[in-house]
Amino acid sequence: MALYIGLMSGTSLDGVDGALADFSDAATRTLAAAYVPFPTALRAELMALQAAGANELEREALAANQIAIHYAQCVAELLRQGGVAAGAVSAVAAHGQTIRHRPELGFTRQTNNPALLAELCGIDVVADFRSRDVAAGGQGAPLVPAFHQALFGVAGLRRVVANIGGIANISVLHGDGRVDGFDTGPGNVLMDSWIARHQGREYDADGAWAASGTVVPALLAALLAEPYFALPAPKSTGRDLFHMDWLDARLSAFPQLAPADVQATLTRLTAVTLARAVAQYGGGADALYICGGGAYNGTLLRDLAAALDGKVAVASTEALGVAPNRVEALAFAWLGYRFNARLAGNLPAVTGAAGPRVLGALYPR
Ligand SMILES: Nc1ncnc2c1ncn2[C@@H]1O[C@H](COP(=O)(O)OP(=O)(O)OP(=O)(O)O)[C@@H](O)[C@H]1O
Ligand SMILES: CC(=O)N[C@H]1[C@@H]2OC[C@@H](O2)[C@@H](O)[C@@H]1O[C@H](C)C(=O)O
Repeated sequence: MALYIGLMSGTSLDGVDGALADFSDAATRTLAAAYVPFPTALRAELMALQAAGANELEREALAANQIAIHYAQCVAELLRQGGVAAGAVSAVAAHGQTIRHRPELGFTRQTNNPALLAELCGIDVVADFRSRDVAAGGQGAPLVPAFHQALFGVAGLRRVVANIGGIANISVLHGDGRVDGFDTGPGNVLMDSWIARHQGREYDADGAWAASGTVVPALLAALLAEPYFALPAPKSTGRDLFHMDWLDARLSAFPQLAPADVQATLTRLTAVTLARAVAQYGGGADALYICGGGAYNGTLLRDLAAALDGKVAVASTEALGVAPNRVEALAFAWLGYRFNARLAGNLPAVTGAAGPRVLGALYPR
């Protein structure tokens, strides 16, 4: 047995997804999956820590402790579900919470207290997966394309995998060993913030609110004018760029819009930017497989299929045997396994790093 736990809390800031996996015999077997939501106060603090504020050092340290405590709850739940003792698990691979992502300045910060997590769960903890890639001149993101290739890559088939979380990213698996990948732009992050502002809800379930509105072409064009979308890969982004001030600045030219029409347009923005990325890098792909929470947004999936113009079939990773909301946590479990084997976790062709690097830092149990 080669048991690893992966913990991922992404840009949506909602909570932590965990997976317990066995990587024996080069296969990936999922033994358990769990989700632990963050309390409202922690979500609000993590949102506040995305931008400069008073007394940040202390506030970040306290938030990191809270993250470790919720991560430990997720680990306990995974062990319970899997019927596995802590001593049988080789490592917990913990992503932490991205609060700043500035590879162009030479840093990316995933806050967490891995020492506390090791203390609480009694298992080796591997943390800080992105910094080494940034130190090697890379973006530090996205990291999941290497795992998508390991799990979903098939010789002779060109497949595209899109992870639609807060931010969206694609992996183009060319079928000959080559992989392209980058962040396409906002996934759910703007839609979530917009519905929170107007309806006090965390997300637009199934895209129902967006479906009640009408896309505003002039607003869509203004949003698509963002230079990030035209940048060549390697590239990555986050809440550092796509936040509500970004949206409000562009909305100021459209003061009379109905909120549902803005939601429809934001949903379309995610679909169109993804479809353009697929057309540019994944032409001739056999299929586009969706994972991440966006896989549960019916309006977004319909918009995406329409934007692809019938050229690429759209399915969820469920069709490949993996539930869409499990892929990222599994990817980090796999990165923990790679760390223990001292194998590279990054793909330099994706992140732009100078070469393959072992990713992570160990906090022994
Ligand atoms: N039933 C649903 N209908 C519509 N959207 C949904 C649904 N369930 C989840 N989502 C969307 O998915 C988001 C969470 O996705 P996910 O857990 O993949 O994000 P994340 O891991 O935080 O992000 P990232 O990949 O950017 O790190 C929610 O914030 C919401 O916008
Ligand atoms: C800096 C950071 O946390 N980036 C995340 C974020 O969420 C989606 C996208 O932006 C991707 O670049 C990355 O996460 C996934 C797991 C990755 O590294 O592949």
